Amino acid sequence: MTKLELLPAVDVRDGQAVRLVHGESGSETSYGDPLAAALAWQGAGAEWLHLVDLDAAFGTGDNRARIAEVARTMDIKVELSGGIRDDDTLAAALATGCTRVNLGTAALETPEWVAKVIAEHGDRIAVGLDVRGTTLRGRGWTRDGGDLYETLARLDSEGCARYVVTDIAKDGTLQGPNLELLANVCAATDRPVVASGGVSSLDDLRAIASLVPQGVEGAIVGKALYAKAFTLEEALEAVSR
Ligand SMILES: O=C(O)c1ccccc1N[C@@H]1O[C@H](COP(=O)(O)O)[C@@H](O)[C@H]1O
Repeated sequence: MTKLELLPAVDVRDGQAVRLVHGESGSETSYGDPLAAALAWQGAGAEWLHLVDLDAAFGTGDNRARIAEVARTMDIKVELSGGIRDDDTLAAALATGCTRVNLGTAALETPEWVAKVIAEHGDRIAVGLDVRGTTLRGRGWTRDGGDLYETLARLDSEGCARYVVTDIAKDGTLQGPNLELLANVCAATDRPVVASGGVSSLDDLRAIASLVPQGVEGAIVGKALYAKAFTLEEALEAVSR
């Protein structure tokens, strides 16, 4: 059976690696230098890094130079997100050598542009479906952006290669993933899904891994790693079979 990919997260705000609760600005816990965090996950055996520019996502500036430095330094695959909303920000993100980018707000606000870049860049483009219930949220998760399943159908028809699905109510809470949401999204699309939000234990990772046959490809792990609920080595071992 295909194993679940794990993507340890490094979210950068004001130059620091941070974790938020429910994605709320102001709820940051700081974990220091983002490059040190990324190198630690790489050293522990990660095959992927999920790298987010939170200031760019919130519209409070950006960490573009720092993010580019991290992305360029990694030997592993990098999924890059936050504030990638137009040709310039997309070109800068892709120029870091990241494996793929994850578009959020743009998929809600500028669908024609997203359709164009999906056509141009194929599987280097993923779309982040950040949801409360079944309502999508953009601009740092502060604004409603339409219905999850209508948007998913549109993006599917445009050839979107993969989705990163975040339950905002779970994100940063260590309360367990929303398995029902993940199963429902997998039932609605034949594209791979990366799960995000709520992972708190190795059992949570095993539960997400049980959805691999339905289309879940990977899981983003943030707070649980920083809070040392388990090590990345233990997590990789837990999903290796
Ligand atoms: O990851 C977070 O905790 C987060 C919190 C609040 C807003 C965004 C967050 N992360 C990711 O940012 C991109 C969306 O950025 P944009 O809308 O394209 O500018 C997306 O991957 C979110 O999951």
